[in-house]
Amino acid sequence: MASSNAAVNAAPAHRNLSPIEASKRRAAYKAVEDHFDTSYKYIGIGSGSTVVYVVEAIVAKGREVTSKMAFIPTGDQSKQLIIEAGLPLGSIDALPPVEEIPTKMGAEDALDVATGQQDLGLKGKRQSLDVAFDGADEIDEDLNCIKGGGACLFQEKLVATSAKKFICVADYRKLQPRLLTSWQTIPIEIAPLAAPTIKRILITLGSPDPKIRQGGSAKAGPVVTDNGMWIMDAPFRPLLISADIKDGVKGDGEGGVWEVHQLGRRLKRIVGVLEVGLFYGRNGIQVANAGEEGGGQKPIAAYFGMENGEVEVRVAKEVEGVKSRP
Ligand SMILES: O=C[C@H](O)[C@H](O)[C@H](O)COP(=O)(O)O
Repeated sequence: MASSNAAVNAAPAHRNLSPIEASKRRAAYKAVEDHFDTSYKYIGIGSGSTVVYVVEAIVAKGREVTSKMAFIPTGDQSKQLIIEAGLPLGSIDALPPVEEIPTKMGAEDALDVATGQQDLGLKGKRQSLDVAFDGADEIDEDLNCIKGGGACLFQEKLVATSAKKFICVADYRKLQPRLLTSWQTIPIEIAPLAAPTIKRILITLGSPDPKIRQGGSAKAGPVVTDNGMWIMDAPFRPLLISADIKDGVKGDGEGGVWEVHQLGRRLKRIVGVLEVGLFYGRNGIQVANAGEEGGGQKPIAAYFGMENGEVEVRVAKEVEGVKSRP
């Protein structure tokens, strides 16, 4: 179980926001207060409507602080957000290697027999963001997340898995005991050519009616992601967490009942799936090999703006008591 506590409102007063928007903003300011350090160099900025307030809170720290940093976007929306806020823009594929990590590769260019991966010259160094802030569509009590409601998920997972600390910010509607309680579908970013095959496979896995997301009045035809892909929204029954796996409950899809990790891994194996909008992997203060796991990493902490004006902070049980600031 994640722990929780209420925090005081860290955000300065703001004009005319709806209660939901005001709750997102309070959570964003509190998350930035707790997890943005002036010594940081690389900051990941996620996508969606909540992250707008994260950027606002960061800008409020002042140009003398932010001008020495680089802000790494998770897609076109967050790129625009960073530029319009006057923050220095970085790119996830242009970070200098900064940190030594243990490598399994014995020799340069060696093929690792166990993983089948080849050392492409990183030589044990890893690019690393100090922190990444992002929103979420739903977060369960283990801090597993559904993301991709705004059609950003591949780049979000890439940025999250490159961060020492991944922090989620949301309003109270996103806090649920299990994923797919209130939010109805898992967004999956797919290659358009594979759409019919993927849809058939999803149905066999227990998703009754997966649909290609349409642009609606904003765009005729499917939504095209920042990576030129489509989004398949797949409904499933509410997802079990690890603690539910006992007494004959396997969560392996039998009867359409899935546990988060098992479903995430199964979906990622489908040819044509670029990324799955389930963030479930391990979490912690730097997950050295987070990118090697399909689930990426779940947040070390999630901040929820509550209806009563407070901010509820849920901390991953794996990092409870661990000092999360440098
Ligand atoms: O694709 C979008 C992202 O995963 C968003 O972070 C997520 O949908 C939450 O967005 P919002 O903050 O607008 O609820």
